[in-house]
Order: sequence, then C-alpha cells, then structure tokens
Amino acid sequence: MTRTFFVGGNWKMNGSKDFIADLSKSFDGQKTDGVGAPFVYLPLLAGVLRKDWSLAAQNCYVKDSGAYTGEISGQMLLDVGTKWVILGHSERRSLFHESDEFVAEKTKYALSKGLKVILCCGELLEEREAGQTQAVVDRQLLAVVKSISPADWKNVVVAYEPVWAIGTGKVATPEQAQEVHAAIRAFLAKNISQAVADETRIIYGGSVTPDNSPVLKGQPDVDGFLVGGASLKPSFLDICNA
Ligand SMILES: O=C(CO)COP(=O)(O)O
Repeated sequence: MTRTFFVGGNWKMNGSKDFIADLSKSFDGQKTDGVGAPFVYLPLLAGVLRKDWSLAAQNCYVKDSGAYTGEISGQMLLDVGTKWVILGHSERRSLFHESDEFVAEKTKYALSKGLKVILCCGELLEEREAGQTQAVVDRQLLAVVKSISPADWKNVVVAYEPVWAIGTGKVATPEQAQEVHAAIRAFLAKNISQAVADETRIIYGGSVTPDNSPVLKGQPDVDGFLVGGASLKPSFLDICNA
C-alpha cells in the first residue's frame, strides 16, 4: 500500500490577475498537486500553469445548470479544466451554514461528474477542549460515507483541518495531527473497508508553512497538506518539494 503525498493550495478569496502573472513566473517549471483558486481565476490559471498541475475549485453546487443564482456547477468546473473541488471547508460550514448533509450531497454530486474531491473536516477549539474532536470528525465523515459508494473513495482526499489551527499560526503538533489522522483511518476501516482506509490520503491543513511541514510530514498517517496562506507565496513550492 503506497499513498502518494498530496499537497494542495487553498487561496480562499485571494488573488488577482497581476498576482497570477507573478506567481506563474516563480512556479515556472515546478509541480504541485492542486491550486485552489477563486472561480473567476480558474480559466486564467488553466492557461498559465504547467499542464500537469491540477486546478481546484473551492466549492460547487449540486446541479449542472438552472435557476440557481450565484452558484457554480461541477459541470462548469470541468468545462474550464478543473480537476478537483474542495468541499466542506470550515469557512463554508460556519460562514455559509453548510450542513454535514449538504456537504455530503455536494461530494456525491461532484464525484458523479468526475471531479475529485478534497473533503474537509475538523473540530472547533471548544469541541477539542470538550474532548469531542473525534466525535465531530466522525459525524462530518459519516454523512459522506452514507452518501457515496466504497469505490468513490479512490477520488476523495480527506483534509483534516482543525478550525483552531486555520489562519491562526497555531499549527497542530505532529502528535495531535497523527492522533486524529490515525483515528480517521480507523473510522474509514470500520465504516467502509480496510482497503479504503489504507488507500485514502488523509492530509493536514491549518497554519502549514515551509518550516513546520517537514516534521508533520514525518507522521505515518499524514499523507499531505492543504495549505492556505502559505500557498500564496513562492515558498509554497518548498512545502510541495519537502
Ligand atoms: O484553511 C486552510 C486550507 O484549506 C488552512 O489555512 P492556513 O494555512 O492559512 O491556516
């Protein structure tokens, strides 16, 4: 069983045409797995990045087209060359009130279109302090387990992103990350199969930097990173190449 290390970037609501022009110069000739840019910049990025780079969107809706003002479909993402979509990010869960069930519905839809999904999960600080970390993560994942087939999991990467570590500079310790990643893998084994548990990549997100990525990478169940703020800097490549 080998899991290929996966490093994705999540630009969130950042970037501009000038930024992309500058970044593409510093990324020239280098490779990473996924760049998660705002919708409007995906076609532009598709034109400037290396062909073996994958584009990721940060959300999608659950219909191909229709009267859903302001929404973007998985079909449209494919149309502009997007391969991945980040779903269930904590900012979408908290700011835009996305329920576990809605995230599961989006995951099912995106996979049915042929998109690959970076499925985010993670607990709030108060949930961790109340000893509820695993219960929260299990609840978030269980909704998806119920919605998609065991075979679908080959197109899912699970991103464990403790909310208290996102954008705060307070990265999880390698032991904290490993503990939750191992528990997620055990959850997948129990609720789907040992094969899915062995093959699914579980990546960590939350204040990852070039400095802390090597030690996190050393944990046996950390299969990559989803990088926010640091993915907006040329040194993102140091995380990709670590
Ligand atoms: O939310 C994240 C990635 O999806 C993590 O963000 P930061 O790396 O900025 O903490």
